[in-house]
Amino acid sequence: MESTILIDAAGVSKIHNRGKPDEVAAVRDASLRVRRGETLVLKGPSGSGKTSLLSLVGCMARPSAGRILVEGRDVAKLPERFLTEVRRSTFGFIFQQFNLVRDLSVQDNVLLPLFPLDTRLAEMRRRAAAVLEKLSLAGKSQRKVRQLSGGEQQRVAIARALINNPRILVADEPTAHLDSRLAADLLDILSGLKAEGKTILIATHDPYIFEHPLVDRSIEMHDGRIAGAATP
Ligand SMILES: Nc1ncnc2c1ncn2[C@@H]1O[C@H](COP(=O)(O)OP(=O)(O)OP(=O)(O)O)[C@@H](O)[C@H]1O
Repeated sequence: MESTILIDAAGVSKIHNRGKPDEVAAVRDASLRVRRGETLVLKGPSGSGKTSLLSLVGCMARPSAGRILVEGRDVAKLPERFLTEVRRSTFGFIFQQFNLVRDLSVQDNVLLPLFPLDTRLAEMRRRAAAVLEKLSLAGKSQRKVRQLSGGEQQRVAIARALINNPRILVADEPTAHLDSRLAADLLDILSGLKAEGKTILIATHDPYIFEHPLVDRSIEMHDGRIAGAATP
């Protein structure tokens, strides 16, 4: 049977600048399990380690200590090439500033995470067309991102996160730069993706997200540590 635990992190720490005067323990002895299909929120004050923990479980960074299983595979010590492969095939990332390339077209922005995958251009364009259709951007694929409204840019950022058909979506402060209408739109889109079976991890300060019915579980971080139990 397929395991219901997608991510199983145990005793994870991330120390920056170890042994130097500016040493920082961004994450301390954190243990966390994420179930397939759930939406989990990491909350806590600025600097409490939310982004750092998301980066570790999202295979964007490596822990200084501890074990991180992603779909049963220990990623903490994987060589860079394999870590990149797990990241690309498993995760989609939505960043607070969208991180789009403003002078590239919508289609090219959405395709960026596929490079340098060994995928044919025609297949890549077919996939881009499908995600743009899904996010009501089909008519905008050749527009430059800088010509789009904030809401459209947000949807391009989500389309880009979906291009690899990831099983897990990671969103870091996704409503930080959105007005309340766009924040509501974003959560509607995330709710639709959850209904399709995506697992969603969100780091946020935004009480609007904490209280949204999309969220199954919240975990609080303080000073790099997870407060309370973080296992389902
Ligand atoms: N690359 C780095 N080098 C040194 N220190 C870092 C690095 N990345 C993060 N830190 C430090 O680790 C701590 C946790 O930062 P992190 O960004 O994970 O917190 P956060 O809870 O996401 O904060 P925010 O809500 O402000 O985004 C902070 O003290 C931060 O300054």
